[in-house]
Amino acid sequence: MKRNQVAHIDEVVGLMTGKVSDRDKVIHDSWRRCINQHGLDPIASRVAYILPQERLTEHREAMEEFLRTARFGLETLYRQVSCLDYVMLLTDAKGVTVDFMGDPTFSDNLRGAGLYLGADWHEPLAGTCAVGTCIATGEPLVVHQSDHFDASHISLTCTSAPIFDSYGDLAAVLDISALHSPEPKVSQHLALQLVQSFAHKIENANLLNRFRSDWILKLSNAQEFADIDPDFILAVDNNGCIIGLNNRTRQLLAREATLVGRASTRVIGEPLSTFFDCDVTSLPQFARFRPTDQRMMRLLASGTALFAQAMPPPAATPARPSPAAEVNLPPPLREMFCDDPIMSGAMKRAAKLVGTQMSILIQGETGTGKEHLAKALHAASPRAGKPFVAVNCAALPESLIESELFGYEAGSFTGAASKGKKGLVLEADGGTLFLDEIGDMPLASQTRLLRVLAEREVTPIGKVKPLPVNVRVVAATHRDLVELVKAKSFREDLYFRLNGAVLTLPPLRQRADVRWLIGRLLARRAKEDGAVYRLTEAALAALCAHSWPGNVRELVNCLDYASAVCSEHVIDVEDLPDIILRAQGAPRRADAGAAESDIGPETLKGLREALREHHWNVSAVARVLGVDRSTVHRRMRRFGLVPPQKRDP
Ligand SMILES: Nc1ncnc2c1ncn2[C@@H]1O[C@H](COP(=O)(O)OP(=O)(O)OP(=O)(O)O)[C@@H](O)[C@H]1O
Repeated sequence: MKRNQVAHIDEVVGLMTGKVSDRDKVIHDSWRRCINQHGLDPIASRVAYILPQERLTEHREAMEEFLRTARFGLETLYRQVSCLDYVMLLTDAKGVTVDFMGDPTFSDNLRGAGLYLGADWHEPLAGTCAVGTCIATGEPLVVHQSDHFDASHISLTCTSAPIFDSYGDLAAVLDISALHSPEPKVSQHLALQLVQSFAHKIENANLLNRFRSDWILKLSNAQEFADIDPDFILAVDNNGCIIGLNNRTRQLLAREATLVGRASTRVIGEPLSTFFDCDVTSLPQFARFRPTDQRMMRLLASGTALFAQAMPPPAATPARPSPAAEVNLPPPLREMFCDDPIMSGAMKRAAKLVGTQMSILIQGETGTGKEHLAKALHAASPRAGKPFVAVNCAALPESLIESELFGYEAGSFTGAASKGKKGLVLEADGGTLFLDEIGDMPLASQTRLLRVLAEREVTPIGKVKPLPVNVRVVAATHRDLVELVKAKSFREDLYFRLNGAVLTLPPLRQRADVRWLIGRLLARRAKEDGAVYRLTEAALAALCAHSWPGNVRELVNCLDYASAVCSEHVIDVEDLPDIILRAQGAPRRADAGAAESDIGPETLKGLREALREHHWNVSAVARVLGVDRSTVHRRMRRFGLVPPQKRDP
């Protein structure tokens, strides 16, 4: 080990014993995190970790659209810095280098130093470094030479800035790095400005690309720059609600919200008029053909004046062919989405996996359609004619999960059924086993599951000889498995086995095909009810502006409710559930809910199911629901449920 590396380790260790050296606070904070939270040892230096090709491909595919949009900015930045021997890296939000430009003559040196495609720079693995610490703090920074935690990186200088997506979540990190640099850290000051400026440009390009069919509002502090280099950009829907924004705007509006003491700093989904002295109807006044001095709007809380340029959505253009139609996806996957780039990327990857034996992990917030996708994968696979067995690991009591999954021999434990049980793994033989909420599976069952996956055999409780089994496991979770692995409640080896093929479903608020999905779900509802429903423009706009925290499931419930309470099969704003109306500040129909305040989607669902099951026999339904016949009649009228024989032909 070189002398400067030994001195560096002394300094890091010294900090932990209270010796504070002359470094930026962000660096000291990160060093402490490395030791206290990530459990890194300053003495043990690690070589840079480069992901294997297949894993890298997955990380790249997940950002396909973003990479395409960013490419021009990345090339321009690299052209500007390559003569100074910098390389350019773009990592995803997990710190994996998904794009890289550097001088190929030095490939070996760069690769050895981790300045390479596929290098994983997240802080828990690589220690203090520009990318990892930028991800940890969300702030741009320079990590210069011995600022690095790991003694093997102290010859590098690295400068990173975060790039946020249009909803304020971290999307990527832009970095320029060099193997050699002058000693003073201040030598990297301009590098920091440059990287921040390009990160901002890429963020804006991504926002404009994503919301090319909506109102775009550009704002600048300076009149002269309003049309050239706006500081703030927002996407606004036809209802005047904010549906996308760049990071500077998010910070600005969060400050405004704080000024007026609003409990939430949430911006997405809020009407423009919450923050500005204008709304969607006044946006045409800010069109570019008007002189800039007449295009001023004010922030309501601070009174700050900003110069605006509003670009309307493009006039109706002929419908673009759906990307789903362009690519050759199996029908069950093609039907998952319409014209959404994130879903398109995920379904293309899914299509590559359907014919393989690989286990698949589906991630996504609750209600995003993980089980729906698992069924689609099964239907698209050669296993389609065989069983699809779904198990909710969170719903099964821990004491039962092993016996339910793996089965048992007769009399193998107290309470076991006399005939024994086959177990769900064997039930799924030849087909697909869907393990929902896999993060909740107890550790002992994880070990058995791992054997099933590795050895393709299962040993029911009480049996000695394992039985061969051929199942494809599709697991789903809305939890962060990496965190569970760290907390030792999820086996790392099982995680790696599942993590080979990950499909991530986006939250509904990030999908560009919400309108399409509304139409599709309403058509499904109509088919079941034997009716034709129509949505008014206002109701459609209210649905499109909602942020859908419960994702597709919430949308399904909302449409079930609306289709039941609407009159004449026309769904208007007032037929939407309260929660959506409250979010929009819309009035509620005076009589709705007056008769029975407890009526909600669950009541409706129960009523609808009971009617179907009892062939619309009101007396039987009243009996099973424990209410009198007049209540059933009143609720049927209220929900517009008409027996099939009384419906219009
Ligand atoms: N692409 C789609 N087309 C039609 N319906 C969908 C689609 N995606 C999801 N759904 C519907 O949305 C509801 C929720 O989907 P699903 O149960 O698959 O979500 P999930 O992510 O597995 O939820 P959880 O995390 O709570 O288990 C279901 O009624 C499902 O039929």
